[in-house]
Amino acid sequence: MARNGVVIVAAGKGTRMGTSDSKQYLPLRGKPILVHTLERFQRMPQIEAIVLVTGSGDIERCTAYVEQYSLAKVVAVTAGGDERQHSVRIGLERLPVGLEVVAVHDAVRPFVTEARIAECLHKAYEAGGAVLAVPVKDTIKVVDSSGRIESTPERKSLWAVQTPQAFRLDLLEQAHRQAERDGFVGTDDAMLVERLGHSVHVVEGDYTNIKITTPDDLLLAERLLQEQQGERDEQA
Ligand SMILES: Nc1ccn([C@@H]2O[C@H](COP(=O)(O)OP(=O)(O)OP(=O)(O)O)[C@@H](O)[C@H]2O)c(=O)n1
Ligand SMILES: C[C@](O)(CO)[C@H](O)COP(=O)(O)O
Repeated sequence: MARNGVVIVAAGKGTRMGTSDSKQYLPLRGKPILVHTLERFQRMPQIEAIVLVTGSGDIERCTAYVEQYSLAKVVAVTAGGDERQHSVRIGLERLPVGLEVVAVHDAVRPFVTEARIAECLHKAYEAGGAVLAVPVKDTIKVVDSSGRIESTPERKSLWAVQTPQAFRLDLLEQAHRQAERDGFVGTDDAMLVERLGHSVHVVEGDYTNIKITTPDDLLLAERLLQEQQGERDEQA
């Protein structure tokens, strides 16, 4: 089995959620969203180490969560950067030596399953890079600044990309270094690897692996958690 680590990015401000507290700390059935996410990775035997990247003012709070919820695989809690990409780069630098594959995961995606994470890690070990994604259901349009539709990409080739995004560690480190040299900022890590000319593969995920971004996502999140906990009770 490859030696895997994960960087959980939780240093965003949650502007679109519109809450005073950053969305990653909002409670879902009494537990912060961030903790639900961390517990998924903590439970996986394939994961050796977790690096948590948070807001500079949240380090103490997150360190307390690590203690309270016995998240023993969290090896570092560190302050992130102004952009998600910068937070990832900072997290990579805190990983322990000797890991082969790293997954980068949004703290606000608490519903990813351990099976999908494992598939993504395995594909990344085999092929260098892999991302969870789902086929797009809606028709997507390219629209100009005036609101006029410019084109309609063929839907069957479009996928909505999620996280985790997993890569051989040396490849992702190289991609971040190159992006920094070029002053390039992307919206996900795969973009940085793609621009090196290295292939990245899609691993089909689940539509339930939502990124909690706006208030309506919280309603869905409560329902999803109830269903997943119901499934776990049935399996127990
Ligand atoms: N500088 C940043 C920006 C985002 N993130 C993290 O990246 C994930 C996905 O980002 P997003 O959903 O956009 O979170 P926010 O940036 O907080 O949301 P918003 O854009 O509404 O402010 C989140 O877990 C967020 O905490 C981060 O670690 N560092
Ligand atoms: C990485 C990501 O979750 C893939 O869909 C997404 O790009 C993050 O974007 P955000 O604006 O930082 O939420």
